Amino acid sequence: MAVYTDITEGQLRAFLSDYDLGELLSYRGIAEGVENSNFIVHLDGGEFILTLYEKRVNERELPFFVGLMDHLAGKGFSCPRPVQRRDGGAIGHLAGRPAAMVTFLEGVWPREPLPAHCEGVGEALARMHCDVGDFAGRRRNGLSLCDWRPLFEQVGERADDVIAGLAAESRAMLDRLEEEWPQDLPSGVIHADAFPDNVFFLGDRFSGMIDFYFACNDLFAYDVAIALNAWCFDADHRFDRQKGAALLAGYQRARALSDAEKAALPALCRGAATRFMLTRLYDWIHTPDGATVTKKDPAQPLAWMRHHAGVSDPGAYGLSE
Ligand SMILES: Nc1ncnc2c1ncn2[C@@H]1O[C@H](COP(=O)(O)OP(=O)(O)O)[C@@H](O)[C@H]1O
Ligand SMILES: N[C@@H](CCOP(=O)(O)O)C(=O)O
Repeated sequence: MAVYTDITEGQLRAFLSDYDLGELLSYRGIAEGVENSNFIVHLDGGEFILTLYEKRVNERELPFFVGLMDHLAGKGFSCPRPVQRRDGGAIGHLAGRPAAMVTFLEGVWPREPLPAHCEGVGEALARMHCDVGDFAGRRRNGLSLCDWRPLFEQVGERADDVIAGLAAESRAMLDRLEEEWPQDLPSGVIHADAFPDNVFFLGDRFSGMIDFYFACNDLFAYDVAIALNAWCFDADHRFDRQKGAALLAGYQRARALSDAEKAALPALCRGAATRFMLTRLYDWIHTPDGATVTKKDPAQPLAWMRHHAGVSDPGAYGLSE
């Protein structure tokens, strides 16, 4: 579960006294998530999500994340909107952690995504990419190509204790990615973690996107590649072309991919799979046994990476002409 920092009712009441949200009715910790501590807080003024930002979120970057959600919500994009305190700020402190209240989004994330969900997330990502056009904030992607090798080297040969041969396989993939990584594609602020657990639906209708804490400036098509990985493989790690086609069609309904972006998809998919394999591998090795968080298996994105290693034709992802 992910409640790293617990709070007392007294601490919460003191924190809420800076807001105009009415009386506290109830609150409880949310087990899901891996990065931060989240609580659902029920007040006279409605339901809100309280997030206490844990160590991996840099406090100096919070204005970027909060500003981005506020900007997107202002454009009509369905995402949590940071709630302003009476003094106009949105970031406070609670139990020694930076903390913010955001609006509650209706919906649930799809445990077994269908093509209609893939289409929905594709279109939502494209809308986000259009809506950030006039967002002034910038954030470097701390998990981009140049960060992957140093991250891998913090694991090094111990990768072989997790999966036999993984150290050499990772190094070979990093060599390849450093050779082939595309330059000069359209870029802007991307979500960078649009996995199913961060996208809500009511039935098969998109109802909102959460967890913007990896958002950064990078290639728009890289965000698409992340989503192709996260949404379009089945439980046996086989790529489902129908889901890929739905995701890409949904995306292109709101923003057309250029020929250069389409051509780059195989390399971007390899890179996206490698990025998630590496962070999961790092966490697998560095998270102490008994920690209150579910470790995610690096074998899953490794299977994705191996699939993309053999792809050269972007049509394999379901692109239509
Ligand atoms: N704005 C929101 N509305 C409704 N539920 C939310 C909202 N934000 C977070 N949640 C709930 O909290 C869980 C964890 O949130 P998430 O942002 O993914 O955490 P983490 O950053 O720790 O990974 C989500 O799966 C969802 O159940
Ligand atoms: N999506 C990442 C992990 C990040 O977790 P989140 O709960 O913040 O979405 C992965 O699958 O490795």
